[in-house]
Amino acid sequence: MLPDALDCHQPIIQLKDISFSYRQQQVLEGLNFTVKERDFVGIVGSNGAGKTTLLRLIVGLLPSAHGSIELFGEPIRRFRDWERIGYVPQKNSFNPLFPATVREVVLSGLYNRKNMFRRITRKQHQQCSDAMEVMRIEDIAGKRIGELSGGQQQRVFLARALINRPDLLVLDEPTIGIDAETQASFFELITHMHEHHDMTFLMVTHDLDMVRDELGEKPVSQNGKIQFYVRHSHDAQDCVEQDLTHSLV
Ligand SMILES: Nc1ncnc2c1ncn2[C@@H]1O[C@H](COP(=O)(O)OP(=O)(O)OP(=O)(O)O)[C@@H](O)[C@H]1O
Repeated sequence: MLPDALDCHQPIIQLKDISFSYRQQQVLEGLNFTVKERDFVGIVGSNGAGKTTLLRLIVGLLPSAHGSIELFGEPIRRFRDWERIGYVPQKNSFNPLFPATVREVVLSGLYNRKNMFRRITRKQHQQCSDAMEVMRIEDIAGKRIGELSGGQQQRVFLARALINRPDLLVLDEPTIGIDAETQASFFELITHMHEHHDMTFLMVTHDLDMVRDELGEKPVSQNGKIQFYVRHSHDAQDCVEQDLTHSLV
């Protein structure tokens, strides 16, 4: 790993002195944390510690907190590039009668605050196929989402979050309610994505064993009941490659 001064990785999320309350209940207080490019961050903490609240603040689903949040170097109130962030919320589950197919659910990831009613282009259909291929769900593309197992549904939600090819993937308890074997293959899949695609991961989980195995024994930071575990990709090779690319253009 590189010393900070030589590290070429840019901050993706910067949280400075974040506090947040729901009415009278203070949930977060004085939280500071930075996520850099290609980090894999695991957030762990007891029930009600404020983990989901923190993710919802970061993806812009809660009104601003006290303190400062910057995304890709921009204050969150000015940030518009939401396609750069994929978000898989907690406990996604569909009624078995819900009429959408897997493909339709994945395609719905294209719609955001900007392009609600646009037609889907050929390129976007290709992006959909690519996301389904990464998540290995092409063979169930025509199935109704409600008919799938919990593990299959989770893959669909991940594909939905991946369709815009985000730089940052935010996952809230992605394996809750999934059996141990499916959980293991799910973690293998996202670890593979972290290693082979240029992505940054921020994941809330209760799976402390997985966190310790994948991200290290000890948290790098703690705020109240929330702990942050990190695997950096801040290796010298990344920075050398970036340097070479810059000197070639
Ligand atoms: N919309 C809301 N309105 C009021 N209080 C809320 C709201 N959402 C969460 N809370 C409260 O804020 C606290 C933190 O909730 P949050 O969901 O962020 O915790 P968490 O760490 O993700 O918990 P869990 O591990 O159980 O998912 C809890 O006490 C919760 O009851």
